Amino acid sequence: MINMEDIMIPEVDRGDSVIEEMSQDSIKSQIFTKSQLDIVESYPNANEILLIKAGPGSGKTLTIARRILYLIEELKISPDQILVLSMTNRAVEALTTTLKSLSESYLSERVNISTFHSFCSHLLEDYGSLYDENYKNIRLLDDLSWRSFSSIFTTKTATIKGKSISGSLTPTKLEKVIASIKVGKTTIKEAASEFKISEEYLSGLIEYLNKNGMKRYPDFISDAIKLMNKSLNSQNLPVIHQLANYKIIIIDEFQDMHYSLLKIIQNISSYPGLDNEGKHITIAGDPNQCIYEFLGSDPKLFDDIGKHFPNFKVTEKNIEETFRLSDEVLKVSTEIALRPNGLLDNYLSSIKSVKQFGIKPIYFSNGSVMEEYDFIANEISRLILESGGLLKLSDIIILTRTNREIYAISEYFEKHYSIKCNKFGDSTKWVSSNIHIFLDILNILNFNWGSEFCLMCIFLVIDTKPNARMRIAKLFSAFETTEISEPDKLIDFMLDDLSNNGDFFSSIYKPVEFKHILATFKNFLEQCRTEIEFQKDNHNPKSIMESLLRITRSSNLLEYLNNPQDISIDESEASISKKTKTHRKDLETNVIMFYSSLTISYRKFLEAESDKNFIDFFLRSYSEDTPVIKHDMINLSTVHTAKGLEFPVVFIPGAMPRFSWNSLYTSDNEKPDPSKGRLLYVATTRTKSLLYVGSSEPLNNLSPKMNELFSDKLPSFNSKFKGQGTLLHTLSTDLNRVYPNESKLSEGAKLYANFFKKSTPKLARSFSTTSKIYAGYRSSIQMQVLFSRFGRFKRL
Ligand SMILES: Nc1ncnc2c1ncn2[C@@H]1O[C@H](COP(=O)(O)OP(=O)(O)OP(=O)(O)O)[C@@H](O)[C@H]1O
Repeated sequence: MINMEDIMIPEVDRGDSVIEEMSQDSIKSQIFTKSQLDIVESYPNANEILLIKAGPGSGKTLTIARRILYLIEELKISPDQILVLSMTNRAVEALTTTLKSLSESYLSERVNISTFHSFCSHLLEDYGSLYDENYKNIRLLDDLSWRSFSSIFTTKTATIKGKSISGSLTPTKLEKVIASIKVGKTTIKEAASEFKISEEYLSGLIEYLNKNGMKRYPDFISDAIKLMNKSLNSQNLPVIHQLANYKIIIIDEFQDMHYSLLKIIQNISSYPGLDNEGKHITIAGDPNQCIYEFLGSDPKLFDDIGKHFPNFKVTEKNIEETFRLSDEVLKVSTEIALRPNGLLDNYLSSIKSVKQFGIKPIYFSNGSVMEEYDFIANEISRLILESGGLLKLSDIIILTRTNREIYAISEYFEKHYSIKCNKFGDSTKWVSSNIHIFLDILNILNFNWGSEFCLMCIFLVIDTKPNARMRIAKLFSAFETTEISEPDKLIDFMLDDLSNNGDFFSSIYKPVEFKHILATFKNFLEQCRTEIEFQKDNHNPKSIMESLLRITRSSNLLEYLNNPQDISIDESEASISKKTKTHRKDLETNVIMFYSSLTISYRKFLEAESDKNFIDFFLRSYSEDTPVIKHDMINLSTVHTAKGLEFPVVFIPGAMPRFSWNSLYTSDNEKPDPSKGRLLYVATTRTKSLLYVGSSEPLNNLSPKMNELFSDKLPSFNSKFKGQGTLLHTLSTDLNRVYPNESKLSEGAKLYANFFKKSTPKLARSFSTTSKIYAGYRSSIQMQVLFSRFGRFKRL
């Protein structure tokens, strides 16, 4: 029995938002430079694009936030007339936080600051049903749901509208086919004949997706464009007041824009205004930070902007300072990453660092990847100990080219050095793990449209006998004939059928052969019904974890979560044990991340004062996590994921031949490589103070220019000299932190001297004091115990 009184959630370390952490430095008191103010106060003329091209760390976010306030407070433009769009949740969060810190007025909170995707999905939710009745209930099908959807609907036995599938389609192919039909690239007839599937089947599938509002990410954009086009081209349809009302459109991170999103801006800017005056567009970005070419971004868009908005006059302005980069880091970024690749545009040639002192970037070379990892781990330990605690683990980031490198480094660091690693991008990894069934269950509890599909996914897990997919496909066809009109009737209908040996289940699951499975379906559904009642009065992360535990325990789902699914009959004991251990470690991480997503979402839910219920809010926003920093961990990220962030200390490894940057360091002899140049530029420009770049080639083999820009000597913390320009002084100024006292400095220096300098790397690795500093909490805990940590359940 669970004693409810006993339930108490321990505080889970959710970490700090990277953005909040960086915006703390009393934003309000910052003095804007002349070039920033020129942009802030530039009059928002109708039919004009203000194009802000500005370098890294120039304060684009701060300048845009200040401009929004200027428009509202000085020019008295109503906040509802301003729309701010950006590409990522992180940029939206950064802008919202900065705006909040700058303004005391509640007015700025009324400005719509959104990602393109969220803007489109809200537009469809608010106005879609005026144009198309299927737009009442829309929800995102993430990758795993799509795979389940495809696996159920592309079995040979799947029938839709009485037509079965005869061709073979993979999930990716099916998605492509449906997407091209939706955007009008091909017709249902053509696609059906190309892939040898019945036309009725294909149209039934599309109808099913539409009826249940099940959308893939690109659907939000293409459907919103269609909606706007319909509204723009028809006199008889209702006006989208929200679009008519906007006078000013501000776009941040424009370098990541791709053409379908450009269409959104074109449609909003040409949507007739209430006063029939044209609209103003402000665009900001750094063309050289365009690193998403593989997703369709194009650095040329900045220069071609006039072509895409022929009725607009384009005025370009630049910010002439960088606040983040020292002159030394700026030089490396422009001279090594950009100039040799023909990328040093005008907007960067006048940029200057506002910093008085900087530290020359460090070039380190190692013969092997392991040596490089040892070097970085030792240097991190040195920085923390010798700086007397001025630098913290979370000040450090290692930037890689791939996620695989992140895992290799974190495994090595945790195993050999007990250095805990905060891997960016990990926070939503649970979505593609077996924890995904939590989302299915929540959809069922929330009676979302299409929740019968989630039930099918759960039944597919419960039914462990061979040919389960075939039975589920049949169940779906049977469901189609039941004509249940509302999702909330579904559970009662199924329970009724199971209790009375009705046709619905027994025609597919022979009552004797599938007795156990049918009983488990029933237990599961009954528990869902109980939890629906429980959730009516208890919507919070803790109550949700409680419900999920009870539901998974009521069936074999708990077993499914606890055990690896890839064990074959002839597998050895040792291999099973190894797989189980890894599985449980991943499970622990995933459950913690899931709970963390729930709590972050709950905080946003309370802030948003939404009239929706929390489960609904969470199901719409769970994929929007932004990275957080944890104080006892260093950060690991790909260059792509770290875009827009800044860190005091940046390491860019380079010893691995496949991912080396050598061709840029020796670029005198190489062909230009703009894409790689831009990637290195984004990486180096995340640096607030100390930049380390790695390579397999020693510095003295390279050009005089490389030798002039880099140092291969490690910067020294010499506590005897405290003057300006020393490492400690520069760090404490850059980080706005108190200078460490003498005793801390000498204690740290002693620790490092005794245990690192004199010891072999092996000894250093087992150094117990360092282990304490980096102490990590390690245990391999089963699901049941994990749940109990979140809800203090008494074990059964
Ligand atoms: N006028 C100012 N005075 C002092 N600091 C400033 C000023 N403007 C910006 N900053 C600081 O400069 C840093 C970089 O700002 P921000 O992150 O907005 O740059 P960005 O242009 O968006 O950079 P990137 O394009 O590289 O992401 C921030 O720490 C910000 O607080």
